Amino acid sequence: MTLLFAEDGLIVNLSDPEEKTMDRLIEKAEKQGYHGRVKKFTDYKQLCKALSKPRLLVFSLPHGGVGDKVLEGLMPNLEKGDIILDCGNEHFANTERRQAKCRGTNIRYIGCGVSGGYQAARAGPSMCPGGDESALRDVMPLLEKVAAKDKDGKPCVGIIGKGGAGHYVKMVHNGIEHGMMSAICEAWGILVKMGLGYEEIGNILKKWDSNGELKGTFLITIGADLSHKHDDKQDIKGNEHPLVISEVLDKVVQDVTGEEGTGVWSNQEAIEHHVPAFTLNVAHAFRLASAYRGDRIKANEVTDGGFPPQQLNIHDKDSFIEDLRKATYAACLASYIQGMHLISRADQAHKWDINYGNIWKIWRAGCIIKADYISDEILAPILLSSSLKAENIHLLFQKRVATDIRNAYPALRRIVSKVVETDQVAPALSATLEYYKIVTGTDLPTAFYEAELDYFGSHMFDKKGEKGTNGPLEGKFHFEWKPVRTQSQTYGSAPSQ
Ligand SMILES: NC(=O)C1=CN([C@@H]2O[C@H](COP(=O)(O)OP(=O)(O)OC[C@H]3O[C@@H](n4cnc5c(N)ncnc54)[C@H](OP(=O)(O)O)[C@@H]3O)[C@@H](O)[C@H]2O)C=CC1
Ligand SMILES: O=C(CO)[C@H](O)[C@H](O)COP(=O)(O)O
Repeated sequence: MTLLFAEDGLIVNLSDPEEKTMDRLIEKAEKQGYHGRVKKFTDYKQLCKALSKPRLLVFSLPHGGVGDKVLEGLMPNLEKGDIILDCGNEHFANTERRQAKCRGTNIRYIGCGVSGGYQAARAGPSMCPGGDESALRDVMPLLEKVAAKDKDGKPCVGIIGKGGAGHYVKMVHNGIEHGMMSAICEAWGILVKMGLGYEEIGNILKKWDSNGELKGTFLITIGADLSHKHDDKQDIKGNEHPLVISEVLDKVVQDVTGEEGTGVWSNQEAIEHHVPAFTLNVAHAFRLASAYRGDRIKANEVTDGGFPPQQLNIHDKDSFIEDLRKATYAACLASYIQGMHLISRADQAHKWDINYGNIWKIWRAGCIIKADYISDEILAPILLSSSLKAENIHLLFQKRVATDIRNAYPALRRIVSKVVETDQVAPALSATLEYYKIVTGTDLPTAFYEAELDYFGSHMFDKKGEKGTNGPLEGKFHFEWKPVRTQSQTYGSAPSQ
């Protein structure tokens, strides 16, 4: 981002604990022609003195304590009107705590999620700012300049809402990202078990990316690209120029190492706000299980080899692959439905006054969940509608979304049955099938669950056919399923003293 700001004509005063990191960056800036635009500072006082007023300080830090420490170090050197633009993946509650702390000295703290990875950070990321309205208005011209641009040349940035809304929406972006990544890697695993080569799979992904419901999906675009990349070194077996993907080990660890937090937080938030986020929850559990590779190896030994996916012998490969494409889309769509559901619930609870049209803008390009078809066909008509209200945003209730679910559902079911039959690994695809069944179902086995709850806990239930039983309200009936018995009636005799 330093180089991006320098490219756009800004003078960047840099501060990093590693002087070598700053030196390397300055060298890069010089090589790229931004002569004298990047300067290093090892001392906050000098750094703040050198900045023009009102000062703009951009954070790109690990979440949690580091941000607190940096803020504490900076605050004595800041003045009324200065702005902090926190571009890390910070927890929204930390953002709001810091906003409250800064308010006392009239320093303005913006929580601004940034997406697109390190390549987008250099070329222009998608940016998701929230917080103080005056500060946001002050920084918007700069953000519009540096942000990614969509296919119409519009910047992928917009004011999201009050308080921690920007960081919250970015957190949910990552939750959706995890649901989509899970579905896509599961589809990849199934294609591998069909006996297709990595590069053949890359070609299939390229087709998915060019047409239909997965058209212009960033994670499919990069999936197609990475499938063809060769290493210039030998692999462990001595093969020359192996495909890099053939060497990658099967573990995703950043939730466990604590390096990133968004996956954990978005699922905690879904539970906190009572949002059934099947695809996101299961995608997260899949990542967690994958992280502990050592445990998996041990359990594999204990279970005499575990339950490895069988080779798939598919007669009509083309129609199976088409089913797989639709199933993958169904899970990507479910991830969006669940993520948007969560945002609207949190928006109502926190009164953030979220601008949903701006979420559409921010997710249109430059970010990891960019998906052209979903953006153009699903989100635009809903999120850009002038009559939109937070309490009405549930994509699942939209006819346009329902049509796509109906179209994809049979393919999803066929894929999941094959998955079950042959032990393929497809947690997000399977959970998505359950999600669609359950959230559209009106005769669930939870009737029996409810009866058991009332049997042992007198938790009450409602009766079929009664009026006003649709909401999450406690039931009005209790049935005495079994009379309460004394200890001696239960165990024969009272215990001796
Ligand atoms: N990587 C990505 O694709 C994306 C990352 N993000 C978010 O952006 C933020 C930065 O990510 P990323 O660049 O990948 O992370 P890194 O860990 O690579 O960078 C973090 C930076 O913070 C510095 N730092 C660490 N501790 C301190 C401290 N006590 N005081 C001052 N600076 C400190 C590090 O310095 P040094 O290492 O030199 O000691 C480093 O320059 C994170 O919040 C991340 O979640 C958001 C979107 C995409
Ligand atoms: O925020 C991001 C993308 O949007 C970052 O790339 C982040 O590092 C991804 O990590 P995680 O999978 O843990 O969210």
